[in-house]
Amino acid sequence: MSIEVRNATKRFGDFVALDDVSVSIPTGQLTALLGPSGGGKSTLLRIIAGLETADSGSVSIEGRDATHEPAQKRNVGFVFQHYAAFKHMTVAKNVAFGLEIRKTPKEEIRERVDELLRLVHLQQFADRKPSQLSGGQRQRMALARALAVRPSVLLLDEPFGALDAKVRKELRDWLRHLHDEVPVTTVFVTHDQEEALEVADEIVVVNEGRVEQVGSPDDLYDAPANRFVMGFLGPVTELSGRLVRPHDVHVFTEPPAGLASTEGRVVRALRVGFEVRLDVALVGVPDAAPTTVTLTRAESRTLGAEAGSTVWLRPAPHALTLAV
Ligand SMILES: Nc1ncnc2c1ncn2[C@@H]1O[C@H](COP(=O)(O)OP(=O)(O)OP(=O)(O)O)[C@@H](O)[C@H]1O
Repeated sequence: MSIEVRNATKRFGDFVALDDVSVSIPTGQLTALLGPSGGGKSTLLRIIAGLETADSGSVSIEGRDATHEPAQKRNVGFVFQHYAAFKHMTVAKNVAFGLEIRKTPKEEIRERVDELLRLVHLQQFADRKPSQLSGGQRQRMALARALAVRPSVLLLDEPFGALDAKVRKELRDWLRHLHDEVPVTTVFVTHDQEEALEVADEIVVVNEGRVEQVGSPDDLYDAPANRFVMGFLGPVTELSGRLVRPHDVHVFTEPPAGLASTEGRVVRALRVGFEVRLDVALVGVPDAAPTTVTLTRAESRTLGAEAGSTVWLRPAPHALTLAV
């Protein structure tokens, strides 16, 4: 394990931001700290970085007790959502900065900066100023700068959070490729479940100062430890006292023979891109929120259900369900 946090507790006044948190971050992997806003992800990351001190507990990095080490001794690279570049320096100079203050020989700096700019696809922008880059390019420069000094751990706090959806998605793919090429142990904070599922080898779900579950994207999606994790990793709906994913609900226009099902009436049929979403008010539970079902457009056409139709619902065979 590259990073071990043991029993970390952090309070801000009366507020408990982290409550006895223990996590192990494996070497060479991309680990996401995922959870809702205010859950404690950044606090945990900052404690690993040494930018914040836990009230109790310990942090070890690569087998070394780092609990009382200052940030600059921990050999970690850090990238924030809003990256503070040196505005008056060129992109190449920004990337070289950490090497220059370490008095690295000039030739070595030149080679390393070239290599990094190639890695982050910014070679042609080496002589520009940061203000002449797009937001996405600036974050790539920030990553190159953080990697320059060969950190043993790279910590990213919502690195793409300030960018628009399309650029975010591009940078996600790019980060995954970069990590495959340079497999430095990386921990990144995100509140975006899709980002975590797409990019991470391992996900630590953090909520209300506690770790809810740790696992691979598949583990978490297929076997969520509780309702919170299930609901956070994707849409869920309620059917007969159980939580189920909307695409895991089967819809029939007649009661399915020999199978238990719940009758309802479609109150809304909405096309959302390639999907059709049906909201179904169940018979006998008038005050409950409608059950949501998602179908492909082809399934929806075959079924022929529309607003006002009577339908019967049941969880698909092998669907994951959890008691409400
Ligand atoms: N320096 C501070 N002083 C007081 N409270 C703080 C401080 N830093 C964080 N908190 C509180 O601790 C809680 C956890 O914050 P943290 O930034 O770790 O959450 P997060 O999961 O990273 O959320 P976000 O995604 O919004 O950044 C929040 O309620 C926050 O208001």
